Amino acid sequence: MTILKKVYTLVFLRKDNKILLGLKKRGFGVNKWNGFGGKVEPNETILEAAARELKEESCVDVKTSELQNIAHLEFTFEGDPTMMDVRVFSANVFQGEPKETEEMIPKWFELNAIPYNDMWPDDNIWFPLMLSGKLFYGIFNFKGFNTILNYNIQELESMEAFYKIHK
Ligand SMILES: Nc1ncnc2c1[nH]c(=O)n2[C@H]1C[C@H](O)[C@@H](COP(=O)(O)OP(=O)(O)OP(=O)(O)O)O1
Repeated sequence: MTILKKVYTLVFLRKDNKILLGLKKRGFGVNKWNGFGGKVEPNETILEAAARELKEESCVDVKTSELQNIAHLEFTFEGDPTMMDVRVFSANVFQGEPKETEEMIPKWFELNAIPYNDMWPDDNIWFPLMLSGKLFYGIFNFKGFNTILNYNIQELESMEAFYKIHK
């Protein structure tokens, strides 16, 4: 089976001891809390897509130079030839207050009160790495949208070094 790769972004804003999540109101991942992101369009860079999706989904502006790439995640679904290639970013400098949009209801969560029961099932595996400041590469193979068949996570020394060898 030929695997088709689609590139997505996923942005987490941090403030004090809190993280901004959004409750997805429609479409893929509906009713789950997640970071803000979506597909990278052909006319933009991954960083531009990350800033655009954050703005569209939460009304918050971020400069691309403030986005720190902290992880690379790959999701596959049994029987589906598409692999989701998700570039994860974190930022603690941004402009504006999060507001509800057509896609998301934003809310700040204390780091010890992340709503894992209402999130993608992989999140409670890699959030602890993210919250402790690690860089990482994760692969998750799903059956449907709620069952992880298998996964692997690797901590990374640097994202630049990772992308030099991971095409
Ligand atoms: N399993 C898992 N854990 C954490 N985050 C994610 C997943 N799967 C995912 O897809 N994601 C993230 C990656 C993206 O940030 C979003 C999905 O993007 P989506 O909303 O489908 O993309 P858009 O381009 O905004 O979609 P439309 O506007 O076309 O509906 O979730």
